[in-house]
Amino acid sequence: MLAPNHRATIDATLPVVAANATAITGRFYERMLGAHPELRNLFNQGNQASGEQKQALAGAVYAYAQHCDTPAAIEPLLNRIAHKHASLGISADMYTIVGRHLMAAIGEILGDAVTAEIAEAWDTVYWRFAGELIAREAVLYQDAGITPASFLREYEVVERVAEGDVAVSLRLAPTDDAPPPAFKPGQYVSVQVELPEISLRQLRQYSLSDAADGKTLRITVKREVGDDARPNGLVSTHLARHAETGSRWLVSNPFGDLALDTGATTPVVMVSAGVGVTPLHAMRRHLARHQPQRRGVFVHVAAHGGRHILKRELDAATQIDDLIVYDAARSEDRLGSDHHHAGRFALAEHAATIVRPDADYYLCGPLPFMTAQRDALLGQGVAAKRVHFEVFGPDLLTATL
Ligand SMILES: NC(=O)C1=CN([C@@H]2O[C@H](COP(=O)(O)OP(=O)(O)OC[C@H]3O[C@@H](n4cnc5c(N)ncnc54)[C@H](OP(=O)(O)O)[C@@H]3O)[C@@H](O)[C@H]2O)C=CC1
Repeated sequence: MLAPNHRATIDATLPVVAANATAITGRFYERMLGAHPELRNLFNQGNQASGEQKQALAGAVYAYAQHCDTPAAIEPLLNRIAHKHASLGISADMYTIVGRHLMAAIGEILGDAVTAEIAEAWDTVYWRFAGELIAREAVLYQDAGITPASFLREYEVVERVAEGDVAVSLRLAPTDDAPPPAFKPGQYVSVQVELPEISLRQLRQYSLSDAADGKTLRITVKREVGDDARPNGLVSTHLARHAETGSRWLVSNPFGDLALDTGATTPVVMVSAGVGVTPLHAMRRHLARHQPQRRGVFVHVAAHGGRHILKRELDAATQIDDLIVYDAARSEDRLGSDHHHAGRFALAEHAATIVRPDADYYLCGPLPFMTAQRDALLGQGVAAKRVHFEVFGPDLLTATL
């Protein structure tokens, strides 16, 4: 619990900090990356350009300040960030750098309004936030048998398969003789690429798109095409161009807290759109291989067959019912075999197929898609604790709390 005087100061200043949050975190990034240019490698340059990174940090610190005395509310946010940090090799000493520049940025933006008492209360909140993450990240590193200094391992692309017009699947084998780490279906790895065009190294998370086979890990990468708000995906474009069979890449241990409960026997309902299919496909493959009697539903929405990622692996030898939806089907897409429904997907129209007693629901896709499906499931009487989803990319406050 925060001390009563700190709680009172935080509650009194939350509105002004919220009103200035993106200015504060914008200044924070300028200061910190100016003083430590090497840290630019750690931040997604696309998210920096679009401003989402600022929003993410502001959202996380604000949410923590508001809810830190209610562990059940804040736990999912802390776990999600800790897993992502472990996949990036974040070390405890980085929190000192972040804390120093964040407090200085608050002082610069809010000026004389920041009394010694206010500075002390926010410093306390920051260090509690940092301490919670440092502790969780230490456990994740220890469980994985790695340290932040050794979080990447070299893998070779042993198979490359095009997924329709938009994505490529890369099967990766460690170049040392040891097997790859175990993982849970739904987890992701970070892949590091060198980008000489911006003189940076970048790490990006990709969900593992196949169940564990003890020899390889597989990722599926969609080429992210930019628009006015954000540039082309630097890393996905780079991988699409250069990740040929035989090429070698540095890859993190698998992390991520959105994972199938492989010990349960209850039905599993997987609902994805676009490249959001990847973690749910790994779940489906796990069920087919290791729990073939477990029942479930696999719903996937794609624009049409050319955009249907991992389509070739929809085998029928499971207790999983498929519902494939193309919302802009082409003339060559066959209704009944390639897809089962044409037109915009609305979960309520398929409730009889999708909603099952005792099921756990896993959602993955664009944020508006997940929000719509979550609302629809709650509208069908499904309990919120049964609906699992994560926001990939900067954690947006509205999506996590
Ligand atoms: N582990 C994880 O958490 C992962 C998350 N992702 C996330 O998944 C997302 C996938 O994006 P992308 O492949 O570009 O998806 P798209 O934007 O291409 O969407 C896929 C399909 O879903 C449809 N759709 C989108 N929103 C809705 C909605 N509200 N209701 C019904 N249909 C909808 C789209 O139709 P229309 O275009 O008409 O809207 C489109 O046909 C990304 O945001 C990515 O970050 C991806 C991989 C892993």
